Amino acid sequence: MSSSRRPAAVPIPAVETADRMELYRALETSLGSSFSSEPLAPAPKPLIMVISGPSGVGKDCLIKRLREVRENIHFVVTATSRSIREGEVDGKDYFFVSKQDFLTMVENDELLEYALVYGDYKGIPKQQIRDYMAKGYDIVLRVDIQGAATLRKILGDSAVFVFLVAESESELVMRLIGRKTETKEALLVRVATAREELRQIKNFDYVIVNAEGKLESCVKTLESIIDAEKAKVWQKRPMV
Ligand SMILES: Nc1ncnc2c1ncn2[C@@H]1O[C@H](COP(=O)(O)OP(=O)(O)OP(=O)(O)O)[C@@H](O)[C@H]1O
Repeated sequence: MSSSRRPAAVPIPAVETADRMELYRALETSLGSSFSSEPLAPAPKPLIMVISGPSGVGKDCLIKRLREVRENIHFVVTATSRSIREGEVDGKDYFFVSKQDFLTMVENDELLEYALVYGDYKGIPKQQIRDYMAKGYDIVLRVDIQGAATLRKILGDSAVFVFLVAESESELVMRLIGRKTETKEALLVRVATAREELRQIKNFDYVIVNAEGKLESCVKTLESIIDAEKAKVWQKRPMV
């Protein structure tokens, strides 16, 4: 700073001997204004994370674990017309609704996106996202590849798109078989579809490998992505 712009010349005590506060005040006086305690970094904005990947890759497991280890995450509960599986809880895993009720939600424009997946409707309720973003929560959406493509069109690069993969095709098939939730016909469709879906990886921002027995490392990578995205200087605000 040139001496002409410097306010009143005040003596600044010697660094070696001065009291900390005395030095602080002298610097303030020399600069002509008090030091602010306001945060220097802009407040991070709520994030929308879209988690996708082939059926059986571990999306549900990853999101469940993320919610256990991280606060201020809201997992958007998807509405679906499929029937409830053993162990699932209505309103927690999905909102299980009739086909008729689902179509009424579509008519009322209550869904951010929806699709017919393996014969059942699945859709994302908008109001839930708005409510939780207003409270400062980061939003996690779990969609299939088709849903992710639609969301990319709607949200552009204002959301973060993460593709979850198994370490190999063979591992993915073993995992799906191990889950014992699919009929053999459904298994065949899901495995064939997974091959096609892998080609869509290029439309995503990040890819995470969920290797056998390595869910924890997968969660850590996802957390690092969230931290990095929230530390961006220019973070886009998604409009829902
Ligand atoms: N890292 C892992 N190692 C071993 N098994 C895993 C791992 N991650 C998930 N699994 C198992 O793989 C199976 C599929 O996981 P999950 O149901 O989370 O997949 P998904 O991607 O949500 O599937 P869908 O899209 O069909 O609902 C489950 O039985 C789960 O316990």
